[in-house]
Amino acid sequence: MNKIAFIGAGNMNRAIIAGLVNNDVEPSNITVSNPSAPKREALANEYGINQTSSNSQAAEHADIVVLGVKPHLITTVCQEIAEVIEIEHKCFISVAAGTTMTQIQAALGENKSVIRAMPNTPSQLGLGVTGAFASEQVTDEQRVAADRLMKATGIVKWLAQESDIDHIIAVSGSGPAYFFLFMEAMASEAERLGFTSAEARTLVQQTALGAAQMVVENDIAIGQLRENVTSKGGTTQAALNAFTEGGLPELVSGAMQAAIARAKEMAAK
Ligand SMILES: NC(=O)C1=CN([C@@H]2O[C@H](COP(=O)(O)OP(=O)(O)OC[C@H]3O[C@@H](n4cnc5c(N)ncnc54)[C@H](OP(=O)(O)O)[C@@H]3O)[C@@H](O)[C@H]2O)C=CC1
Ligand SMILES: O=C(O)[C@@H]1CCC=N1
Repeated sequence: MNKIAFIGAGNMNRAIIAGLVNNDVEPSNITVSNPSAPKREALANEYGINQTSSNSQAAEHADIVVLGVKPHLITTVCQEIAEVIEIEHKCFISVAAGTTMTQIQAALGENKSVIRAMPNTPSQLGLGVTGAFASEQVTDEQRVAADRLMKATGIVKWLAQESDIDHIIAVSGSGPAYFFLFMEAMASEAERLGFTSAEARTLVQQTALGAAQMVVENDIAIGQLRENVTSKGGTTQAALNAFTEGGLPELVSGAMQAAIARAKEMAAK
């Protein structure tokens, strides 16, 4: 069984750890590091994993090191680990947006095995999407181990080129937030219509869940499912017309392009 170190006890690493433990990965094989205690201790207590304030200590006995700090800290953390311990045979998985393979490998030292992965927070439920791009130094064995790790949190899409990571960010990495924003807007309006906050949430979450499940279970175009709700000249048609006139499709496209542009901008810093 591989030993896995998680550097950073924040939202994304928490989601992956939850996905792994809930999918029967042995907690004693997982260590989380974070210099400050509160989130690290909460995570360790909740999932029964090991914890330390030292990144290099966490990485020392790990086969796979998941780098889950903010993008601007990734290279600092890599340098810190590479200076203190032997990393020759370890596989590093960076989940950071906007930190390139070149930047990560330069920080770790030459010819190190690095995978850039772009997961999303539904990983905590085993419903995640992870895009992954491997450096040429990643061995078949490391790739299989990383694939197994990521698959414990949902589906995995291996990418042929690094630039596709930015595209995965725009679709599934940031994607959950788009749906949350939409659900927030619907719930707010439901409250204005007189439903309590709890009622509004229940109505919206069940509608979103039902719609997503219908997409999963029906092998027909999403547009067809939309049309099946839309009676000619009816209420849905009126609502959809308002979305189209408000430019929703263009807005979604522009928002996803903005995510890609931001990832490139972060990488250029
Ligand atoms: N959130 C998401 O949906 C997704 C995030 N990502 C990527 O995941 C990474 C983390 O994002 P996210 O989890 O949201 O961020 P968070 O801020 O929630 O987590 C970052 C964690 O890193 C800790 N940290 C800070 N400095 C260090 C250090 N020197 N060594 C170890 N840990 C440290 C922070 O601790 P403290 O708060 O105590 O300072 C915090 O717990 C980012 O690079 C992001 O691009 C990728 C896909 C999706
Ligand atoms: O917002 C971000 O930059 C990160 C990457 C994808 C989701 N969260």
